Amino acid sequence: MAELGYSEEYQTYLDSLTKETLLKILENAYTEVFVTDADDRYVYTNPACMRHYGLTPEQMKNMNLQSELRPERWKISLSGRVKKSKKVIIAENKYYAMEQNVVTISVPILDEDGNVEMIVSTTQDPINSYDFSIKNEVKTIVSEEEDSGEIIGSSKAIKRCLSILQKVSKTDINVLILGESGTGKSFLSKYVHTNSLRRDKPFISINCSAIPETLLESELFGYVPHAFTGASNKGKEGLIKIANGGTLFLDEIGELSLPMQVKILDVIENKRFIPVGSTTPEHADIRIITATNKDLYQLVQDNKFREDLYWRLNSIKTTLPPLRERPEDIISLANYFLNVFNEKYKTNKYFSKKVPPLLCGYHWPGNIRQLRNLVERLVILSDGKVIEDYDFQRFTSEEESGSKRVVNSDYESVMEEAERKLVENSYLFYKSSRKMAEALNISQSKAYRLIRKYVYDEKED
Ligand SMILES: Nc1ncnc2c1ncn2[C@@H]1O[C@H](COP(=O)(O)OP(=O)(O)OP(=O)(O)O)[C@@H](O)[C@H]1O
Repeated sequence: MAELGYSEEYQTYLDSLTKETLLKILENAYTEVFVTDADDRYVYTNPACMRHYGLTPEQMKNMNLQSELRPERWKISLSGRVKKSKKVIIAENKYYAMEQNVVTISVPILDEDGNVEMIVSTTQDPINSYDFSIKNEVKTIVSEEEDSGEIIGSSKAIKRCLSILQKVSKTDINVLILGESGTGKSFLSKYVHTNSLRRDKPFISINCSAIPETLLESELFGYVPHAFTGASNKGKEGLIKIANGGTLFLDEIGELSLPMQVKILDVIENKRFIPVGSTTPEHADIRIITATNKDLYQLVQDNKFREDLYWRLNSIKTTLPPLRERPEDIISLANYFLNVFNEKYKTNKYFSKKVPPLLCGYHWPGNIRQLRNLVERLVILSDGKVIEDYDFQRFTSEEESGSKRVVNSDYESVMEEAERKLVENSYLFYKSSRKMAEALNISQSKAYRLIRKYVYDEKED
């Protein structure tokens, strides 16, 4: 039990509570309470577990949790993390059979020697299954995509972006984040939010291209009761209202239809919105961050994006460089993801020394997302402890087979280009002709010649 230093009087009161009363409380709690011991064996669950697993507490008690409610069936396996950190972990999670995410809070109970004795996990229902809004109180601390939220990168390019984002985060100015897919636009929009004065309020993210236009309007602005056929008779709160006081991140803003652009402009200029089916405007206190991988100005030229909205969104613009243009960050990101997945899959793999130059030389069309996914696959699928160069080559060529890369068909120039990339990246990584020669299995004099040809000659030009 938590040491709260109760008064004697209150402690006596607690002691007087009967087992029957305590069970009545637990058994009737709407939130799932699920307790396991340090060996992941069943201790207790209340009937709320039926909503989540379709199993009664009795069925759960008779199950082998490790084999039947297996950790890998969860998006994030929490018990190992709690036991290792001995800290409370909050995660947006999903059991494979659930339709939507749930929020689980796992609390370790420590014995007198500081060892984990039990883990008490409470699981809240999918957030949009509630009719009333408790959403502002839920803060996601762990989600699969986020990892620890640590920003990895020391290249000048990423530092420049971070410095801009840091400066604007304390203001309410609109920020537009540009960059290819997977460069970290959503990730950095969260960084702006968590560094802003709005950090204790909700951060709501919506991908404008993923939702049909009619649905997007009711998702963003909400609707009044019976606003349209099939609408709930209670109406629905929109994301703008839910984000009140916080930040709304509109991803793929270039995909917004022209009528929706007018409505978003109204939110920005007049700080108001009108729920679907209503005529009464409501106040919107939100900061808007937008992102796109499209050329927004070109869309303006093509009359597909409103110029007035473009200029409003564009107050501060920053472009995240593609990963291939910041090879300095590739190795630190790869090592970071290697740690993340070693921890997740309880492995202890590492890259052979031939892998880093290959990582740097690859063109990463899917940017950081592709690197993350590739490292995860390498950790799961490579044989043995060491991730070898051929593992990397196999997985990247598997990914590319079928992709439409334009290939220069002139043999000499293709080979020269490949050699140039290999040398540039190896030298950037090893910073010495001796180490580079060793890694590429060539003589040091050959390495030196190649460095002169591709690195120094180019710099001297
Ligand atoms: N600097 C970083 N450090 C660590 N992880 C990062 C960094 N930037 C991005 N990531 C991770 O890379 C992945 C892709 O990032 P994100 O989803 O933000 O890209 P995006 O540019 O928004 O992509 P899209 O345009 O396709 O939506 C995520 O898993 C994110 O956590």
